[in-house]
Amino acid sequence: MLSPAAYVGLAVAGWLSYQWYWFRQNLKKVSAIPTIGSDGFIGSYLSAWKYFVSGHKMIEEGYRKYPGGAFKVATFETPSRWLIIVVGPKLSDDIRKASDDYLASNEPTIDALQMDYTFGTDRPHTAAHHMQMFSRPMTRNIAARFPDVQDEVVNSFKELLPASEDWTSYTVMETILPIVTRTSNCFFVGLPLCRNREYCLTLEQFAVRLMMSAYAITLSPSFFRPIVAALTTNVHTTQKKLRSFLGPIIQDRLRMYEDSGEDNEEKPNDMITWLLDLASEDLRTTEDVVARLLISNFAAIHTTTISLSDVLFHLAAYQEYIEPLRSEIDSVISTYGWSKESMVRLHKLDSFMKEVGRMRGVNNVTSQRKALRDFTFSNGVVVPKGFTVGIASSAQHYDSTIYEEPELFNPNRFLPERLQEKHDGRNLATSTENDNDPSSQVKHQMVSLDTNYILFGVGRHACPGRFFAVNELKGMAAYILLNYDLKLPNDEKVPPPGQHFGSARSPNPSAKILFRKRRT
Ligand code: HEM
Repeated sequence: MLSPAAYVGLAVAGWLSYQWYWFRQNLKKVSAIPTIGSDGFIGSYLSAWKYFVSGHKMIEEGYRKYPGGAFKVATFETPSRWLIIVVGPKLSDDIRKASDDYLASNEPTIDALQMDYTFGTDRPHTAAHHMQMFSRPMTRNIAARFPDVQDEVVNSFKELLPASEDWTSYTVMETILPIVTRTSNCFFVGLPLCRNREYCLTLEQFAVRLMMSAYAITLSPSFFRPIVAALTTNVHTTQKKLRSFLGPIIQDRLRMYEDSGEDNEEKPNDMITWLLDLASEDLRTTEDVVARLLISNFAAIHTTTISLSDVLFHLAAYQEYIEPLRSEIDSVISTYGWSKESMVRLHKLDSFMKEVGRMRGVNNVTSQRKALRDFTFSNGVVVPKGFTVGIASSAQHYDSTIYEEPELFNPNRFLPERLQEKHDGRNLATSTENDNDPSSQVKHQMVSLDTNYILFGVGRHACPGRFFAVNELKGMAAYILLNYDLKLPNDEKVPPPGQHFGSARSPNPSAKILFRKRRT
């Protein structure tokens, strides 16, 4: 008869043997791809921790060592425990062109965010009608709704970042987050709900809690995950709260459909209508609309907050660019007013923001895809079924064969007239032929996709919210430039460094900027 301790010992030994066997089998499938860090059984576990705290450095190392190739890192973010990272625009283009049958875009998000736990298994499928909603009615209605959103930008800043005569210090991320939530929700659900602090707080806290919960679940052994999830996630309370705010509005909207038909011109022009219009009859429910609004907010508010915060840190550090930006904004707004058309014409501001996105951004590895069957890149690298692959976006944005003096912050880098010049053997100038046609001006602006510039990803799964995000960001940055002076504490001339968690990046959440009412 064995003692209880012996049973425990046997169970642990069995579990470790299984882990070792599984590890060896997995590693064999990707052994042709070089590793940054260790590929030993214990060593890779330590490397995965290293990737978690300083993944960007490992990515830079891989990018330098394997130009035009691929490398792998051990990570907790994927079920295979490996992330394959491709280097350079050619292989990024292979990802852009790959069909969903080979490389799935939603699976890495489901894995990294532990969505089965954090959103629940009955969440709306990522490839469902809300994806069409982003690229069709939402994007088409940016111009029509821009004035409302800009009004809310003004109201939010006045209330949450009041311009005082004296320099006042603000913690940037925590100040910007509620402003972004409110203005984004002005577009998504309109007034008065977008001004309801409890509604906005529910959305903000969900995203923060979800990220923490996803990390906690990812770092736990699989048999503990349901317990960790139960202790850390808040999706059910969040949805319940959101249903209490949104339920009456959605029910009113459904009554409107019943009474006056679907083509009723009086329907409010917001995300609730756009979702209901695209939904099949059985999905026209409060639960479904709430779940899709939650996913939309999750995708929108933190990415936009990070991006605006980075822009502000750069404006505060590089004061010499403020006046030229102000004079561009004055001249465009005095001719075209506060409109989407004006935002397209703010070339200097666009180039400034695009340069910030190049040097900072929200991801170190972008456009992650999971192979649903073996996928072969144009250079012969094979990603076996079940493994995740992504683009070394942050390292690529510092590649001197693509960007001249990549370490230099050059906010004029993406100005249309500069893009006339030959760059990397390609003439990128195609956008300025017709200065009166805003659509031709967009071609090389921040929203445009390019395998050299991967802030918003590549291909058909590139960010469908980027058109709204960039217009909103420009509206907010323009408002700040016209109404505030800003500077870094101690008149620092370098933006504060950001922080990295594996494949993700954000500014330092405690970094500050001093603001005062504009004096010049
Ligand atoms: C500056 C702000 C934003 C940044 C930097 C950003 C960045 C990204 C990136 C890198 C991706 C992955 C693309 C790929 O896999 O190739 C993505 C996907 C996505 N984004 Fe954004 N995003 C932003 C704002 C928004 C907003 C405002 C919305 C919605 C209103 C949104 C909705 C989405 C959705 C739904 C996807 C998934 C697309 C798919 O899988 O087909 N994003 N975003």
